Amino acid sequence: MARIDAMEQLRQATASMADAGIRRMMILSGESVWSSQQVQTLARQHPGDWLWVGAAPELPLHCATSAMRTLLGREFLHAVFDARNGLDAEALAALAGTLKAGSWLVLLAPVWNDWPMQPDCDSSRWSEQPEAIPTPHFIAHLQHCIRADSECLLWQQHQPLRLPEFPPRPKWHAASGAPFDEQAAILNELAQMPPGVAVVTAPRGRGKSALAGMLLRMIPGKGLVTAPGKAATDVLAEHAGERFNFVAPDALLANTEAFQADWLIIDEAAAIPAPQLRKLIAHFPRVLLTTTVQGYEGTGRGFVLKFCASLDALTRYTLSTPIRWATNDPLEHLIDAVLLFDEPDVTSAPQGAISLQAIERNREGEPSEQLQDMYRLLSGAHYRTSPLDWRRMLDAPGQHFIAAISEDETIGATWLVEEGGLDEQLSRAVWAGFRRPRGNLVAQSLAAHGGSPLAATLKGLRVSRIAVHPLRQRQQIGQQMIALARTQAQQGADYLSVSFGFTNELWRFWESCGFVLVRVGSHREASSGCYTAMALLPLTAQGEALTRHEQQRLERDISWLQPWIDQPLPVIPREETTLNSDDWLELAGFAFAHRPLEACLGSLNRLLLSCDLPLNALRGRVQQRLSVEAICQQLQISGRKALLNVMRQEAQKALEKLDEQQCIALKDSLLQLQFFH
Ligand SMILES: CC(=O)SCCNC(=O)CCNC(=O)[C@H](O)C(C)(C)COP(=O)(O)OP(=O)(O)OC[C@H]1O[C@@H](n2cnc3c(N)ncnc32)[C@H](O)[C@@H]1OP(=O)(O)O
Ligand SMILES: Nc1ncnc2c1ncn2[C@@H]1O[C@H](COP(=O)(O)OP(=O)(O)OP(=O)(O)O)[C@@H](O)[C@H]1O
Repeated sequence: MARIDAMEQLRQATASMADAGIRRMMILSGESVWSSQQVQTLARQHPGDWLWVGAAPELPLHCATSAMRTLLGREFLHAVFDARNGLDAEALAALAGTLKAGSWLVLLAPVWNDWPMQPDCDSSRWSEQPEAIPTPHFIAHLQHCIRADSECLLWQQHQPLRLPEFPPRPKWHAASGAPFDEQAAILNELAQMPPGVAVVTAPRGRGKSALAGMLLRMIPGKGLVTAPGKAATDVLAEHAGERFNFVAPDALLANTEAFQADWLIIDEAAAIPAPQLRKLIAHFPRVLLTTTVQGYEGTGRGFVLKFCASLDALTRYTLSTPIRWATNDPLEHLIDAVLLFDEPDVTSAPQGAISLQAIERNREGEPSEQLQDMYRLLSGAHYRTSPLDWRRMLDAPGQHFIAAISEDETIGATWLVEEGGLDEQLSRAVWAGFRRPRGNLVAQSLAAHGGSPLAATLKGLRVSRIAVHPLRQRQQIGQQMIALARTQAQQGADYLSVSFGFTNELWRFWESCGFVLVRVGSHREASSGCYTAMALLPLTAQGEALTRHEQQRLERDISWLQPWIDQPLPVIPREETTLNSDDWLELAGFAFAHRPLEACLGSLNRLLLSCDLPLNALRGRVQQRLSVEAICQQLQISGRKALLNVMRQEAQKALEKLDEQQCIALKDSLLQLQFFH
């Protein structure tokens, strides 16, 4: 009888959620068989789409967590998120944004008390551990948010379903189709906009896509729409009516000349790589970009920080009133609390003296306020920070933090990660390109792209992220945090390291902290449009030797690297055209193992100068920098992989010709690494 009453109450609560235009989370915590049964009952009793998100779907409409991004821009009534074996926080946030007013987001969780110590499959994406690990800090934080939230529903197995007294809410009036005030004001300005670029950013469900559709309907000339996926443009199409004209980004980029229009609309623009966006923008007189600002990767924060900041004439607009649901929506509120989407106000900052603190994670229980503030600061400043980082900060092993505090407010944050310490054989195998275990970003890269086979055996502390409040920058706060990190690292690490998107300003900062530039990648990274750079600050004699070795290698190679990198680099070249023992080792690594071409450009150039064999593939690619396609066509090679093999064979021939004995000895020692597991 009690159960029937509860189910009836649930039906009534669902009806009043639809009336009030809100969504809520229901947590089903218990054994899998039990929660699966409840899902079937709920789906039967409450009509809706009932999208299942997770592996092993138990409902007809389903989506893998990894594919959740493809549903941005779609809308559903009710959904189930299966977190019984792991919780992908980005997918959970993405799902919450697609749910219509009146929806339940049913979160399936393990038994409540077991949850914190249960291994979480999602951890394999970010913990850099060979096996899934328990994530007690994040789960404690999530459980705390759930317990503290009187608007969500926690139903545990072996306990009756009890609905709290939800406070009454005003009736919600769904949008009528006419633009909201905020939308109307922006449309008004766009109608009169001179040639240029406008960007509309907002959290989920604020009417960005609808606004773009309305613009198309309103403009006198021709408008085109592009977006990462057509499936995500339903809302835009609905509001544009007959004026909707979609072209996929690839088609547009393949032949921009073929498409003429007065306006180009790029929906969910942040999911398109910056160089491609730049190309699209350059071709059309007026462009409207829309993007979501909420901290999952590929969404707008980085876009605003990096891409928009790089455009000269850009008008920015934001939308704040939710339209897909009512204001003060309980589900949005809970997700914001769990994933710290509520960003700090950066328009003011305490100006008093600062103190620095090393922050350690609580042994148990939920994370300190301080750690939460640090994450907010970092995610506001870094285009790549996502809920994955929040989870990593909380539960991955080997993380360290330094906060700069002024008048009880966190105004600076540094996040450091332990790296390296690989055993000798493994480090050599990484150097040769045979192995690439997870994690150890800089430590492994030093081996894989640098000139020291034992580089990954050293221990490093990598500055994973650093940020200072925008109103307190250039006051030596960043430098002081690094100085403290340096002092603290001295006990266990050979060097501090950093990997960053190279800009002159950032390099000046790292240089001022004492770092030495040791590597610059040869491709611009799609998401930031920058070259990846790595720098080291040695702490021990071994660290010093490694740093000098890599610095000298860069100086020796720079005149051959620079032509691949269209950004002047602050490295003084040393002209050396003869092969030395480091070159021989590296060339053998290319010829007989799997070292990538990009990591051997200097030594390959010196090899080509020292050898009079034709070596057409190598000369075409390395000396003349012809494209892979051009060489393949010229030499009738079937593709990228086959070309690499031909180049490796040419390098073998050249080494044999120069010194057969040395070549055989190096080949033997390299091939042994192949069998190391
Ligand atoms: C791994 C990573 O996190 S890489 C990304 C780094 N973080 C970011 O880009 C986030 C946004 N930026 C910031 O938060 C800050 O600007 C930081 C962390 C980069 C630097 O912190 P700050 O406290 O501002 O730097 P600090 O005052 O210690 O600078 C020391 C020196 O570095 C150099 N420097 C720092 N910023 C700049 C800049 N924007 N342009 C030129 N030089 C600079 C200067 O030489 C400066 O000394 P000076 O001011 O006496 O000339
Ligand atoms: N003025 C309006 N009148 C009627 N419906 C509207 C209006 N503006 C937006 N909507 C509807 O509100 C919902 C949310 O709008 P929209 O999809 O444009 O938001 P969004 O900010 O692009 O969301 P997301 O970030 O989730 O893609 C959609 O169903 C859309 O059709």
